[in-house]
Amino acid sequence: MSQHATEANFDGLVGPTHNYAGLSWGNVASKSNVSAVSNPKEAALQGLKKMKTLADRGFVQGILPPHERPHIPTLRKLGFSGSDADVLAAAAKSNPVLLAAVASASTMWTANAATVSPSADTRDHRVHFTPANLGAKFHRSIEHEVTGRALASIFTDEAYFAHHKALPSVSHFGDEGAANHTRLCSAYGESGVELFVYGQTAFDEAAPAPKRFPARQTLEASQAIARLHGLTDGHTVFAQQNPNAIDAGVFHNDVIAVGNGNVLFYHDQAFLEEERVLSEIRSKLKDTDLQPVRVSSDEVPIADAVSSYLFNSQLLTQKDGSMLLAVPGECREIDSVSRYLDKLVAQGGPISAVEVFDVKQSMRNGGGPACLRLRVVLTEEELGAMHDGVLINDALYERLTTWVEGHYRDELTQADLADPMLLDECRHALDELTGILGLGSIYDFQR
Ligand SMILES: NCCC[C@H](NC(=O)CCC(=O)O)C(=O)O
Repeated sequence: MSQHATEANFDGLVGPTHNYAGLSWGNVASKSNVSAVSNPKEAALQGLKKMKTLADRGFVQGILPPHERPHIPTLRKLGFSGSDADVLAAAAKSNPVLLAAVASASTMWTANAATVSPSADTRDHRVHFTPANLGAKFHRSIEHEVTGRALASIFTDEAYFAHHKALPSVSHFGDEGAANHTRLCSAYGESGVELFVYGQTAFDEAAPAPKRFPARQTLEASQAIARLHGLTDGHTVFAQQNPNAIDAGVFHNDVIAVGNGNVLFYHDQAFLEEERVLSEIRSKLKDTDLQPVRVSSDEVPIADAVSSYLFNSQLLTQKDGSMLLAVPGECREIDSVSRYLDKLVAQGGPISAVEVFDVKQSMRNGGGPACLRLRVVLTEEELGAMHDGVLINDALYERLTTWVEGHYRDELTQADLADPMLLDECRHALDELTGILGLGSIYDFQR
C-alpha cells in the first residue's frame, strides 16, 4: 500500500568550534586547508541561509544540532584528568592533533550522520535509522552516540520509527551513512531501490581496493544496514566505487554521484562496474525507467569534479515535478563544470534548473551542499508524528540566526581550541539550543 510521501532534508547546523585541522587523509580540501583560520559564525550563517532558501521554495527543511565540542568525556576516556580546564590544557600539551579531533565540528555533515530507509522499503513499514560509526576517522568516530540521541528525540514514536545502534566500530564494518546510499524510486511514497556504494570488501583481501587513500565504507557494513532495515534483495543494489576515484580524492560516493526519484546523476568514473550496476537498478526499479545523467571525463575531468564538488549537489524535486540542482559556488569558478551546467539545463533533460549556494566555509573542509544534509522520506502521518520543533520556518530561522550571532566567534585558530572559554561558550550555546529546538537533554554535559 503506497502513500503520498515527502523528502525532508535535515541539515547539520555548524557548531561553534568549526575549524580547519586537516584531519581527513583522502579528503583533498581538508588536507589543503590545514591550519587556515576559520570563521564559525560565517559557516553557521551560510548553512542557515541555504536551509532558509530551500524552505522558502517549499521544501521541507529540518535541522540537526551540533555536538558538544571539545568533547571532554572522550579525553577523560583517554586518561586526561582533573578539571575540564586541566583536561584541555593537558591534551593541548600532549597532542594538539588529538585535541583538534575532539574539537571538530564535523557533525555538520549530516549526510554521514546515518543511513535512513523510508517505510515504503522496509519489511515492518517503519522508517529505519542507523547512525554511521564513521570509524575511518577518529574525530568522526565519536559522533554516532549523540547523533542517535538526537534522531531518537526527533523521531520518537516507535509505531513509525525504528532506531538501530551504529555497527561495530572496526574497519571491517566502516560505515559512512547516507553519503554512500542513494534511493531511486518512481515517487517517494512508492517502494524504491536502495543503492549502497562501498569502497572495499573487508573479508576478501584479493578484491579490488584503492591504493593511495583509504576506502571508508565496506560491503559488509552496507549489507548489515540492509539486513537491519529489513530491505529485500529485490529492492537493494550493492555497487563498488571505482578505486581509482577514491585515489583521486572521492572519499564518499556523494562526491561523484547523486540520485533523486528515477534520476541518477553521476560521473563515468563513479562505479567499478557501471553497466552491471545500471542494469541491476533498471531490473529492480519496477514501476519506472531509470534516467541516467552521465557526465563523461572528457567533459568534466575527475579532478574538476572533485575540486568543484559538482556531484555533491542536492537534486531536489520541485512542485511541478522538474528537478533543481543546488550546487556549491565553486562549480561556477571552474570552466569545464560551469560550461557543463549551462549545457545540462539547456538540453531539456530532467534537471531543469541550477541554483548556486555559498557554503565556502564547509567546502574548505570537503563538505558541499549534499554533505550538509540528511534526507528522510516521510509520509504525511510520519511527518505529523515527528517532533516539528526542528523544522525551519521564518521564526525558527530568525531565532537561530540571532542565536549564532550572539554565541559564535568569527575567527578561530588551532591554538584557540585549548581555550577553556571556548568550551564554556559552546556548552552555554548548546544548552540554549536544545531549549530552542525542544530536544531535551541530549548532550553529555546536560546529563
Ligand atoms: N561529507 C563530507 C565530510 C567532510 C569531512 N571533513 C572533515 O572531517 C575535515 C575536518 C578537518 O580536517 O578539520 C570528512 O572528511 O569526513
